[in-house]
Amino acid sequence: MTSPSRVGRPTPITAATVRQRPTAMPVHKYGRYEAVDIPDRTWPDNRITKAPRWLSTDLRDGNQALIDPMSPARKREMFDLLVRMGYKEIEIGFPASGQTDFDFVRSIIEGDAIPEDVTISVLTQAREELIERTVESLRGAPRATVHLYNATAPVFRRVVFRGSRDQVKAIAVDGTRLVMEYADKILGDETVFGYQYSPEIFTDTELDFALEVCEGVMDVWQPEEGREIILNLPATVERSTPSTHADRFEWMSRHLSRREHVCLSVHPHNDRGTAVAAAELAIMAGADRIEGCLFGQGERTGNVDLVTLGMNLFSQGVDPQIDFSQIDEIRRTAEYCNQMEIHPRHPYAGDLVYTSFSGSHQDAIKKGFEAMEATATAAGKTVDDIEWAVPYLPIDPKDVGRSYEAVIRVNSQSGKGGVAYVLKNGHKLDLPRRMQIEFSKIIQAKTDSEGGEVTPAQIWSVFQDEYLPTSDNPWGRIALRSAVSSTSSDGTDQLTVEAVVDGVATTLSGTGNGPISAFFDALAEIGVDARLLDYTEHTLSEGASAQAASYIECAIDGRVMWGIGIDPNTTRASLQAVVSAVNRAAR
Ligand SMILES: CC(=O)SCCNC(=O)CCNC(=O)[C@H](O)C(C)(C)COP(=O)(O)OP(=O)(O)OC[C@H]1O[C@@H](n2cnc3c(N)ncnc32)[C@H](O)[C@@H]1OP(=O)(O)O
Ligand SMILES: CC(C)C(=O)C(=O)O
Repeated sequence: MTSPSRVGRPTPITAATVRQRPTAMPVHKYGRYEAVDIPDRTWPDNRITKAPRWLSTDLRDGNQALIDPMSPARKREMFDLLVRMGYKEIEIGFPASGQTDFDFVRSIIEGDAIPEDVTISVLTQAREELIERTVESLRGAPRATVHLYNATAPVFRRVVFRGSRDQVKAIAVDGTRLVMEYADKILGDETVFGYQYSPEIFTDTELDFALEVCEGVMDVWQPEEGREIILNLPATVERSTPSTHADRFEWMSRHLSRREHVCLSVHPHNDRGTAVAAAELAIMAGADRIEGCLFGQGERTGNVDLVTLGMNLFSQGVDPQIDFSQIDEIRRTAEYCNQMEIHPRHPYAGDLVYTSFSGSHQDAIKKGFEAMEATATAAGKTVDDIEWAVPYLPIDPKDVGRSYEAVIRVNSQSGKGGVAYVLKNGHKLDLPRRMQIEFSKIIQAKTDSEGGEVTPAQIWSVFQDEYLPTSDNPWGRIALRSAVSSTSSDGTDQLTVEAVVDGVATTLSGTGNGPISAFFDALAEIGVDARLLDYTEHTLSEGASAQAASYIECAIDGRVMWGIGIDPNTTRASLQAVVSAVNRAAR
């Protein structure tokens, strides 16, 4: 006999039921990333209240990671885009890498393409011949920064430079001196000159050594009032959680001397997929500036994505000081320059990121839009003047140049809210709730049988076919021609209708306490047993020639049916709605 306590009571799932199992993957090959001893860290309490300085390195770190590096035309297109968007610091290449990059720098300078408030920057290794060539490329530039780097992490000291700490520090210090010497010799007073140093692989460099190298570089450059130095601490390879990365920034920011003359810059790569968080937390930890690329282009998994970072600020009410209002144009240009497509789910820019297919999301979005309208109307404002609060949409797609059309797309996962949204958005039809349910079942049957997406045009075509016979598709028992109604002194309505019934011109008349009930009375003449259950109407447009939409729910021969009528005259619209329902019942 079954124990009574188990009847109707399935065994509950517990932690033991879902225990994960060890794998055979070689986890022993990997060590833990070292934590930072900074128990009095302050960054978690900080908030980002203004935009950082931005540097786009699309033309350098982005470009160096492309299968097919940008041609001069593609480089120029990218440069112009970055300028239009509002970037004020743009790393335009590695001029000592070859003639293409060198010539591009020259073309930008000689072509007078650098706006007055934009500073270009160029990268070089700390090797004299490369430094000379790099500075040479900048001759005649109004404002330019030379960016020098050398790796400082233990593996690089041992494997790449095969030198001690002091020797690796000397590469940076001597390189800085050489940059200054060549800048004096080649550029003179003609160029407002800036300097940036990066201890490459900062993420794997001991903090005390990173500090020591940066201090050595500063001793040469001598930052002071009006003479800043940019110290850029790259996550050349992202290795830790964003929180540990932030700890390292707070540590460096606290320990650097001459901090007020240092622009502390963060340059995250996305190896662990957390570059955006790493950049944001580094700003909270004291960084002043972020280097990255549009849409996260760059080495391996990419540099940090400047678009996501900027839009994250925007969506929190902080002006990113970069114009993202035409995100699709930005995207198309980046795709052309990089010859790489942006993923449909890419934050803020992908094709699908403002789209919901699933029913509960669509229902909430539709209600959200309606609530926004209601709130704005109640406050005597427009929806653009009140705080954005639409479920599942972190920002208003309109703010980045998208329309509302793609916000809801219908497939087999969709519900009534989505279908109703499409009709409201495309045709201004605000279907009553029970009619939404009725029509959504018709669409659901189509998606279940055919699969795939049903486009707004297909939804409209199904809707017309179901509820609104057209001259192209004139189905149905009854076609209304004209109707005349009058009201007698006791309030009774008399209605006379000219119609084509089963292909024969027919006059029907009836009485009732309104034109609709008079029409039901008239329909009894041709054997239709109909009763009104619900009725709503609304206008479709403003002005004298406004159309009205009437929705009628009827019980017809024992079945519940909705009908719709659209006409400038509301009485005619409601009679059409009755015809729509009656025809559907007989179809
Ligand atoms: C993390 C980053 O993104 S850093 C930027 C990386 N970007 C690029 O490298 C793109 C452009 N680079 C290039 O086109 C080429 O590397 C060039 C033309 C600049 C130099 O090419 P090459 O002269 O062939 O040298 P290569 O790039 O192989 O560099 C290796 C040598 O430079 C040394 N080196 C590497 N980086 C640095 C540096 N930052 N400072 C000083 N020396 C360096 C290496 O130790 C090695 O020296 P060795 O030959 O004595 O062992
Ligand atoms: C040159 C530096 C800043 C770099 O690109 C990196 O470390 O990723």
